[in-house]
Amino acid sequence: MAAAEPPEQEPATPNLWAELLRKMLPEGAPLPDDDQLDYSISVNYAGPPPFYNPPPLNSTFPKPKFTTFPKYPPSLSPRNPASSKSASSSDTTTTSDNYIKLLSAASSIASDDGGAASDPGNSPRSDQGCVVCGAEYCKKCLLKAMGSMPEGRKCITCIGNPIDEANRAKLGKPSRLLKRICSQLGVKQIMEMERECRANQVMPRQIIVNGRELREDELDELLGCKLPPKGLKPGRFWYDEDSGLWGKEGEKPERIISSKLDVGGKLQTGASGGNTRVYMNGREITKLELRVLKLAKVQCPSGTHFWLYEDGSYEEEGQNNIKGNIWEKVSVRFISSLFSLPVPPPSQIANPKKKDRVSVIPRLFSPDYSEQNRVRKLLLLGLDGSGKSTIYKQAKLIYANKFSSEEMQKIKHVIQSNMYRYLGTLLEWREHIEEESFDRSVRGEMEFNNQKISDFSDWLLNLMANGEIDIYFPAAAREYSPLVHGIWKDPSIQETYKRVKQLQLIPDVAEYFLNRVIEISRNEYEPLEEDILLAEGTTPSNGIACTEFSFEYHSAVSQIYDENPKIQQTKYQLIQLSSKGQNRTFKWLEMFENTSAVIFCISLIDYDQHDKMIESRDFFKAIATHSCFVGSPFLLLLTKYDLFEDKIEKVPLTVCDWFRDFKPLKTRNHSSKSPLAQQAFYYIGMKFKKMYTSLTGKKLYVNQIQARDRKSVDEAFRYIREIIDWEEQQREDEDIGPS
Ligand SMILES: Nc1nc2c(ncn2[C@@H]2O[C@H](COP(=O)(O)OP(=O)(O)OP(=O)(O)O)[C@@H](O)[C@H]2O)c(=O)[nH]1
Ligand SMILES: [Mg+2]
Repeated sequence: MAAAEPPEQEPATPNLWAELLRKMLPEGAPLPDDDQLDYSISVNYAGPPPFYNPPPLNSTFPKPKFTTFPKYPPSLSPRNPASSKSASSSDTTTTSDNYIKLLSAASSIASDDGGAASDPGNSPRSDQGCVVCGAEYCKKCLLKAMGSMPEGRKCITCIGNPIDEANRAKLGKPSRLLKRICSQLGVKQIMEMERECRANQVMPRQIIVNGRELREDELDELLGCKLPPKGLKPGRFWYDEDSGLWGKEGEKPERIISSKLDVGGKLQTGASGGNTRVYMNGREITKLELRVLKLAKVQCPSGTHFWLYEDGSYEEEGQNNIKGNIWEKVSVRFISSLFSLPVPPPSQIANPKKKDRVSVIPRLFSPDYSEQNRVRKLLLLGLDGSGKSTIYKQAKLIYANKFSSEEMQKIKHVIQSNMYRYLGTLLEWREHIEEESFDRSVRGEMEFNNQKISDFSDWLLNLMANGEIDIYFPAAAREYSPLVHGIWKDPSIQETYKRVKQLQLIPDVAEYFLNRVIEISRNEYEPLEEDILLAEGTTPSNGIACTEFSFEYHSAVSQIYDENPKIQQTKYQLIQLSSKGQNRTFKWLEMFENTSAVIFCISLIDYDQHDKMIESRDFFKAIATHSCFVGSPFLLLLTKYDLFEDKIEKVPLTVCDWFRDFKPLKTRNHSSKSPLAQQAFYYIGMKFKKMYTSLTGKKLYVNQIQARDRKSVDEAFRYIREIIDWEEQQREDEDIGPS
């Protein structure tokens, strides 16, 4: 029955795309075969102006002329100062334009391969088949075979029969073919019937709750209650009727459903596979739950048995005395949501306290109760100094609600204290150089010529030696700021700064802040965005920072796959883990199982510090192979590309032992772009990709970034989003089955 129409002929332009592709790849990179297309390493796009103009947002997206998508998502071209300089002023190509260019380049590749690829509407794909027997139809015979589809996509002869369980994930998700033959309203109705008709629901015996198969009336009760387990699939579950907690057998709680339902057997102690010796309503809770309870300061030493009720109140067994309410605390709700533990809807929480503020969490957070699963978690990791905080702050400045006044107050304090710390470091080094130097002229350079400054310096050094600097500063800053300014401008300190900066004993931002010491010391000082970005030490001391945002969306992938891109409302949680004390990082990791993406930062300029590069590599390896991230896409962000471009011209990459076989190609032309840095970036990226694939069998995505540059960070996040969409789409396609 299934028949494909002959594909539409595409004018053959085989060399054009090859040429285009070559321009996008770094010098010397081999041109991939059609079936090997791999855009998972992001390179700078320096090709011709777009040959494809994306339509305005609200017009319909033209149908792509290919069925086979390239296997991997195209990279966005990260910003590179050289390339943006070389772009003419009329060239307003944005990242997403580039992205669409790449897509459409990919599409021409796909349609060039001997006509194998054809119009998506014409070729039979299993997502256009019957959900019962799998028979596939083309656009001409679909309506004949399926009629008005009262139970969704089923052959007329299959109507009334239960669906093939392998197709459950695609129920209610329209195929592209259906959208082409039916009106929007028609598609909506068919999908509603497919999702909701009786014949397509799971059968009672397929649902096992607390060790017992459900009966028909129990399944009705379960699905008909106020808070049912949405999207219920066949399987084994546990259910705690007192608290409403629900989960897969042997796993942590997954959601909270209505309590007091009379379904399934009795809750077993080992239902969720916990081994904590702490019991909640008779179930031994999991490690993750215990950790959340501890973070929430609920006392539960080993051996505790307690009861938790649906409204969140709890008491110890046999004591008849409510000890508190776990859901009432914003911090518990926040932490639970962060670790993918369920949170009840607000209506269920007994008198939530309005004034409950979170101290460890930077921003008051109210999880989206109805759509908990829509939150994508991005985990940001890397060694100290790899650029994590800067990327985190950028994301917060670009997408989130900036910083609250409370946070600003803290940042202001941090900036002012930092300034005095920098000054202290300089004073110590000045003294040191003066004392250690045999060279009389150097000693002369290092002397203070102003007695007042010299006295003040002695006093400051004394305070520092006694650890008392925080007692006086920044409170005393206003009074002393002219003196500090004088010290900073003193030739001896300027000379010291030059020397210690070279040795990387003081960060380059010291200068940025010290130059403005009078302004920054003021009471009225309000940190500028730039100040926040450059300030060190703004991450909370508990090692974890989290911000939530969503960003306006124009994704090529979702546009092609779904004309109403639902992903637009997706929320993102960016979670930064400090690497200070890697042991602690690993302890945290367990709580972020299967995040939507892992973002690992490595500073490109560390290549001349062999040990540091190796330390980064080993940390990367440990994270990459961590059991928690088996299912998560992994992105390597190579940071500080701007500094790398300068450095690579002075220090060869081969000084790092691991990179000693790097052989840059001589470039043909001396254009303004920096081919050496690009080649080196590409080489390093490939090195990590090979290692990652050999360790995990998965693909590593690589991108370069300049964290201090807003646009570069924005592009990196857009790339991450495309990766997640892409991988999700691939998983969905795999669920649906091979085409
Ligand atoms: N020029 C340049 N500087 C960068 C870039 N990324 C980070 N930096 C600077 O490098 C320093 C370290 O960056 P952070 O963001 O604090 O690094 P981190 O990974 O958070 O490190 P810790 O705070 O020590 O854990 C800061 O001074 C940043 O401003 C970049 O892409 N280009
Ligand atoms: Mg930091």
